[in-house]
Amino acid sequence: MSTTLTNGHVLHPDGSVSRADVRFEQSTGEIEAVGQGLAADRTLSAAGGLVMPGLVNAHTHAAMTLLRGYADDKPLDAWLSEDIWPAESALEPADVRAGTELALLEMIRSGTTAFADMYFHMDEVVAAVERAGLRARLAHGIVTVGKDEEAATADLQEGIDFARRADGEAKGRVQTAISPHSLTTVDESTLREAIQAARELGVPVHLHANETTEEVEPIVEERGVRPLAYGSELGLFDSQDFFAHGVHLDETELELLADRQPSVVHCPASNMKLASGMAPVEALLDAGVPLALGTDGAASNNDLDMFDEMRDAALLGKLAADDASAVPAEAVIEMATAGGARALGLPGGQVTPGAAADLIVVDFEAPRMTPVHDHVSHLVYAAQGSDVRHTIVDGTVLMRDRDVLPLDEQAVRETAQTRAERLADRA
Ligand SMILES: CSC[C@H]1O[C@@H](n2cnc3c(O)ncnc32)[C@H](O)[C@@H]1O
Ligand SMILES: [Zn+2]
Repeated sequence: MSTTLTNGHVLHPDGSVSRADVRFEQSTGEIEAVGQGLAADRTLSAAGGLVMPGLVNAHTHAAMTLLRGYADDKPLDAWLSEDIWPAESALEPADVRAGTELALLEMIRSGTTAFADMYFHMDEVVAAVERAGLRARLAHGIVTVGKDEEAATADLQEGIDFARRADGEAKGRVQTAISPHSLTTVDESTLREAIQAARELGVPVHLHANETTEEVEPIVEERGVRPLAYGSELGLFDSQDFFAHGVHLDETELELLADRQPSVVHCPASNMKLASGMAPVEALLDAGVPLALGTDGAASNNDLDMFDEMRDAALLGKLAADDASAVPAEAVIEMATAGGARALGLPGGQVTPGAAADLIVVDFEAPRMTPVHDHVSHLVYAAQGSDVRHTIVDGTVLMRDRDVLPLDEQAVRETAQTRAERLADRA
């Protein structure tokens, strides 16, 4: 079945905006045409709106929606060790299913069409993605710190087994990765084995790196090299790899990233909330390092709205560079769309014939969005997730006129509330 998004404006791959229709086909999952007066089996109105690529949340822990507001106002290490890790040790598979469905509901509502996740009980995440219809790059998060050798080996094996068994699930919308949590929470020999497994399976490595000074300094002290040099010696940071944060980077690391071309996933809200620091986004852009954008988990953000994240990225980027012209709106939209698709190695990110029909229609009719001098400016500086009218993934409409079709919104919210309360009681 073909569908035309009619009477709207379109954000083109070169960043320009013009009046045009967009026709896509459900059976192929592709955009067929962008132009005037396109006939199709059915129409969806984009009048008063902008058709743009779906947003890509390139780093999150979806099921952490259950821990939204559970522990705030602490720095990363204390937050993880005093609150989050104890709660996560009580997680059951059904919690991950409930938290992920809540996350996917929030994503569809706010225009996210693809995401990268590393967490636990990942088969539940696959099942939720299958049902909700998004695209995802998924991995079991490997941690060895605090574990004996047998438990560490088992965790690595689960990471590898999951990457093998889930790749291609949900009609190819799910692809996998290998995810050692970070360079300090996974020991060296496990890191080496994890990276080797990723290369053999042909999947990317997705990890956290250079998030806080507390994480960087021990590596420099113990090994005499910067964290990214250490990771690079182990075989990390190929161009298909991606890592979250990159807040604390020195000149040598900027050069390494420019040379090796992994994607850096900027998570500005999480970095501000945990007071981790300000990533040098303008310097990364100037160096030609591939950039994407992520929310991180809902417990450190505290929402999964990529419009919020775009605004935060632009504002924090200017503050970090002490330059109002730094990290302009066009660059941020690129990070949240094509840059995210590139980081995840998934289709999408462009409104052009032959590209994946992963599309959203953003309303420009709210008082907050009036008048319209510049659509691109509004997307970054004025829009919110609630402005999204339609969400389409792989040619299938997941939200029509703000009605989320694959999920029962009330049931998802009620289950998440119940599971979150029980989890907090057990923790
Ligand atoms: C091993 S699964 C992922 C693991 O990461 C934790 N996490 C959530 N947010 C952050 C962050 O900002 N830095 C590092 N680790 C984070 C999450 O709670 C899981 O335990
Ligand atoms: Zn994270």
